[in-house]
Amino acid sequence: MAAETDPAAGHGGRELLRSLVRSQRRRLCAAVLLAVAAVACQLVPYLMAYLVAVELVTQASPDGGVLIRYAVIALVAIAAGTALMGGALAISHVCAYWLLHRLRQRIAERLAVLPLGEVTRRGSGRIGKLAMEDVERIEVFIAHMLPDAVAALTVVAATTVWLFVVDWRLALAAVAVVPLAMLAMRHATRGSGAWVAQWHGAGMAMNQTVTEFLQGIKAVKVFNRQTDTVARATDAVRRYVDAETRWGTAFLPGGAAYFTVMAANVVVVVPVGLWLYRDGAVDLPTLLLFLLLALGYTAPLTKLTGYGSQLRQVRFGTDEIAALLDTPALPDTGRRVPLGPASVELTDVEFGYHPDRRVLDGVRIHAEAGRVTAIVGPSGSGKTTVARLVSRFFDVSAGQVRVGGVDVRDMAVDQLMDTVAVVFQDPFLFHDTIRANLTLGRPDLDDEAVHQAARAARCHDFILALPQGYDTVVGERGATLSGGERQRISIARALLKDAPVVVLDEATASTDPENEVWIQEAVANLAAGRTLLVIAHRLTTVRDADRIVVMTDGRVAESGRHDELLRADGTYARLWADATTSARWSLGVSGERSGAHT
Ligand SMILES: Nc1ncnc2c1ncn2[C@@H]1O[C@H](COP(=O)(O)OP(=O)(O)OP(=O)(O)O)[C@@H](O)[C@H]1O
Repeated sequence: MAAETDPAAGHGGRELLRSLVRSQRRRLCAAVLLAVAAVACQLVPYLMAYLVAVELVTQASPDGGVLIRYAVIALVAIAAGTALMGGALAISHVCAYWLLHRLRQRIAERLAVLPLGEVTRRGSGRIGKLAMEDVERIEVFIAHMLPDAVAALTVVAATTVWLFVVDWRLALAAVAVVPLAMLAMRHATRGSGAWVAQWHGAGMAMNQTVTEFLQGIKAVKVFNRQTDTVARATDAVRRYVDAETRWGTAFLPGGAAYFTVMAANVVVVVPVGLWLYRDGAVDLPTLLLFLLLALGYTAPLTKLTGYGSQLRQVRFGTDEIAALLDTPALPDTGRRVPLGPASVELTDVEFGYHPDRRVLDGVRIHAEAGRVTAIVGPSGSGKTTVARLVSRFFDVSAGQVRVGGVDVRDMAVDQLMDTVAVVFQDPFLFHDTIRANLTLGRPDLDDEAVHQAARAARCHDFILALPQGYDTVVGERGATLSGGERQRISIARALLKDAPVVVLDEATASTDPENEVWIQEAVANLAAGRTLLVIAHRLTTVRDADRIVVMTDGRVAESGRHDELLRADGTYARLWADATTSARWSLGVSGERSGAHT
């Protein structure tokens, strides 16, 4: 594999920030040089003011032409300073936006290759904050803080040298407050790392809660949980505000002392200056120059200190981004290998989402090529987990998952994705047209192919009945369609993908009988000529499967055809009895209800 030279690659936030700056060093150097030149221009008016004062004090009749020349030079310098600073900021913004784009692209690329577990563990709210807010902070750092901070440092250094060259006693008076102010700032920022960490953590939690609230808004309304869900979101916001307030309160005494001491240099410079002037040790122009420069001297220093605290916030974000970018991708050999018949085999598979809790224990399943294999079992027995392992959302802790006779870890991830199509319980539809959702990743497909798949998946008719047919935009996450419609679209998508193996995680939510028939027909069409592994949450839908695997507590309890399993009178027979009883019970209940209405 080629060595990483990407600007967004690295280890740790500090290194990430460094590599970002390094990757744009030429442009950033140009921006910094322009900013320094701008600062030099900004100091010219002070020099002109000093020269005007010298002219006024030393000449009995000052030369008007000379004074006008000084004024014009000052004006030109101000204009040049503004233009140069504008140029510096323009260049630094170009760099920052380029890096912003690159960094977001890298985050997206990394998310695409991470094991799914890593993505869900972090949560979409946290990742959203990271990709938007934290990346935005880096933009502020590169586009504004960097040239500004270098310019401020240049002002401080140049002014200090100038003051000492002109008069060391007055210069000492001007800088006397700085060490004291620095002590106050040290006190103010003592332990600030912990405060920033709390503030950052509270920000992450707030984002996660608010994102969850928005994503789960349907459930919130249906279960009438507005009050406590809003309370939870409000609580997260309050905790964020609290963290910010605590941080501010901890900073306040030292910070206030810092700003007071910095502003107090006038109290030192003015008396010392007047005393030296009275003794004839300095002339009036020098005194005026000091009053001008020394009083403005502390502003850039204060700016620099503010940037220090902002930098700490940037670092927290970059630490998180770096941790995400450094998370190992799902191992991918990148090798496409010859596959045998499209069977799916799990051999002695062990797996747990957390190291201390095993969810699958010695699971052996053989789904023969071209056959329908159903996995059934009580809720939480590990059925969906099996589906996730086949499509490598996670890798097994022990044992093997083979597709077409090859361990899924030994073939390219692309090859596995081409070989296996997955129909999820709650299929995700993008906020896009139905056509775009159907041809996901295969824009080459023509209308005829799309319509044929939609017919086979029993969704062509309802799509045509929509206002713009195939060009109808479905709402966010497909919210404008029913669960059954979404699942049939997802089946059409799998048909268009034309993978030899299909893993179908059947929807748990009960759909109306008509919808259920259509889904069954769609699934039957999907199964034709393919290996179908159905994760069944309702037994009635799988009685015709070629093989039924019964799972309990993460193990395979038994397997066989429907009749064989009933004869064996084991777990399946019990589950079947329960399912048929509850079906009769629910018919009875609805019968009573309909009776009550008549
Ligand atoms: N992302 C996850 N992180 C942690 N634990 C999980 C995760 N997904 C599932 N589990 C746990 O793993 C176990 C098996 O879950 P799984 O979803 O595979 O069961 P299932 O048989 O498909 O259940 P159901 O029929 O209710 O969908 C359960 O105890 C569940 O709580």
